[in-house]
Amino acid sequence: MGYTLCVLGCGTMGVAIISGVISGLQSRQNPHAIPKWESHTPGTCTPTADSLEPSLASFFVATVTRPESAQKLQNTFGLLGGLGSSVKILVGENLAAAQQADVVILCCKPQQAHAILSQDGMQQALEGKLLISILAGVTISQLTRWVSPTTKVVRAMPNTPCRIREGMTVVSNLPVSEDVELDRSIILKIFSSIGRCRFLEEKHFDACTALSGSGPAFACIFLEAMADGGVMMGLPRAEALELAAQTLQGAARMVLQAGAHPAQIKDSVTTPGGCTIAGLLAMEDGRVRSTIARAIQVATERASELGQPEKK
Ligand SMILES: NC(=O)C1=CN([C@@H]2O[C@H](COP(=O)(O)OP(=O)(O)OC[C@H]3O[C@@H](n4cnc5c(N)ncnc54)[C@H](OP(=O)(O)O)[C@@H]3O)[C@@H](O)[C@H]2O)C=CC1
Ligand SMILES: O=C(O)[C@@H]1CCC=N1
Repeated sequence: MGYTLCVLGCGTMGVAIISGVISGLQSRQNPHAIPKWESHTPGTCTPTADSLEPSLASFFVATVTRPESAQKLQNTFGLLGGLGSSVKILVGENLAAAQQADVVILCCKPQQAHAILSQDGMQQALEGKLLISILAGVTISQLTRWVSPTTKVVRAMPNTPCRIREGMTVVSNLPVSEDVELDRSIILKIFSSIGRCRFLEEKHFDACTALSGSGPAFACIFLEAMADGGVMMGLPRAEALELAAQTLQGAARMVLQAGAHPAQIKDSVTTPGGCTIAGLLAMEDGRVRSTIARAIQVATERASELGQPEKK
């Protein structure tokens, strides 16, 4: 058995992470080998005869504030079967959840972090534990001020495709501790099991938040617009969406898997005097590149404000 992973504030991203991690685990293990809660000692990462992988999560705890959110989580995780049905969902019990956990992922809104971490007993509950914050704009320096000096604070910026294990997560450099190798392994096992994962210095986090964190929303605007164009020209909506999505996926995979440069792909599609160059010029007339790049710029600027107190 591995460790207990707790998500404080299990909304869209908490669900994406837990669902992705559980799907990854279930694809590598016998689905009947579900660890039993009763046989686990909270706060320990001790491997047992079942598995020599202390860096893999075996138990999951998720917190929310509303009973209706808990019901939704129950249904969502239940659909995963196996380990999904054993996720413990706690309503308004962040402290109990943190006490039971070995590793805590903070997934609440940026503005809620201080109140959650300052709750009576929370500092003690997190002592010596790995705290991974996915909050936009909340810095390591802020987080470390709110927890015990023994808590190992790391930032991660995942995105919604983690839910289908096609995510992109950027992780900040790990704090120095005697467990740094285990912590690195735990983080890599979580985020590599749900997509790509890379380490980057914290100074890049607002840009990563905008580019890959918010990116699925920007990509979907482009995807929808392509499909709309197809519909305008008479394609049925469902087929237009399929063509647009698979085309974007194919182009992205040529960059990621085949190492092609986007300009090279564009040039290879563009037959002289053909229809692609006609479409490209229309896009350039609409300043599509600077519009998209500026969107990343303003989203980065906004991300940097999210951890700050609201202006009156
Ligand atoms: N959405 C995204 O694509 C990404 C988001 N992020 C970051 O992830 C974080 C969460 O975003 P997202 O998942 O979209 O937000 P959601 O609003 O979907 O989720 C927030 C969750 O927190 C719960 N919650 C609220 N207050 C508390 C509390 N006091 N204690 C415990 N749980 C609480 C809510 O439950 P209830 O409703 O029951 O109160 C809800 O389930 C943000 O900080 C964001 O910056 C990072 C990367 C991508
Ligand atoms: O919109 C937001 O603030 C969050 C952070 C990145 C994606 N969603």
